[in-house]
Amino acid sequence: MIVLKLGGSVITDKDRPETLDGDSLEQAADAVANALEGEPEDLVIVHGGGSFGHHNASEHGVSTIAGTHDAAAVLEIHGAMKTLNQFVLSRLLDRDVQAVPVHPFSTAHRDDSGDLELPTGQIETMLGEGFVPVLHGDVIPHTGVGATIVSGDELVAELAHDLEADRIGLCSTVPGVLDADEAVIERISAYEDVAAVLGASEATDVTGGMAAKVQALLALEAEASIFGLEGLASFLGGESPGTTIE
Ligand SMILES: Nc1ncnc2c1ncn2[C@@H]1O[C@H](COP(=O)(O)OP(=O)(O)OP(=O)(O)O)[C@@H](O)[C@H]1O
Ligand SMILES: C=C(C)CCOP(=O)(O)O
Repeated sequence: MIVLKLGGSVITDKDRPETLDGDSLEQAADAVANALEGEPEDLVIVHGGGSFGHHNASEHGVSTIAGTHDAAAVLEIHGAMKTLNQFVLSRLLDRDVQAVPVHPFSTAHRDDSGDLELPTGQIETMLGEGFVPVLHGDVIPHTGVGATIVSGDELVAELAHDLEADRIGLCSTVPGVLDADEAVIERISAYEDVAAVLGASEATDVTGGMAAKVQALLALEAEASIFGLEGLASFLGGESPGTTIE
């Protein structure tokens, strides 16, 4: 079983609020549809926000730890992410991928320590019935602080652990984790080895960019890959493009 994240920075134009990168989303949808044509494996897709969600969250001062009790703010952030989710679903459906939505706001929460709780029975049932669940970064209820953001990366880590994923892939806007000379680092096994070159996202991003991604993936038992759109087909074909996090 594969857990794949389509980064918001890939499928949207992260510099322009609520703007899709239509060509990239089509390319990603093509790669997923092609991969499912042969011997289909169970696949769970998670997508990030890019220019949907991050701007809204930032305007309302909401992050993964700073919450809001304002229902209008929650609906604005959640609404932006549902709009993007609908775009992703429709591109996949156009290619006969049996994609269905899972909205974390309605299923997940954080406890008073900030730990993510994500029931997976619904997702496992979808997989068993031949659907491709498509989750997304979202705003979720958070004990004591109202509602906070959950990143697609956190959802990937949680799903990979709970569903015992064999393969984990993060498709982002960079060809992998880059070193100080902008070369792709092949393998990362300890955060300290790369901390100096890891930064936040260049665009508005309330969830921590590359540093948070690497940290979340290092905590997993299975290996994970971070790669660009050009590596997506090969990842889905069983290869390990970009950077491997072990
Ligand atoms: N060492 C690094 N190597 C590669 N990218 C880095 C590095 N340090 C910081 N970054 C930034 O991290 C970004 C990728 O993280 P980002 O969170 O924007 O990606 P995403 O998951 O595709 O998007 P989203 O969070 O919207 O879903 C890159 O575009 C780059 O700006
Ligand atoms: C900002 C929101 C609502 C989603 C964040 O998800 P990410 O783009 O995966 O970090």
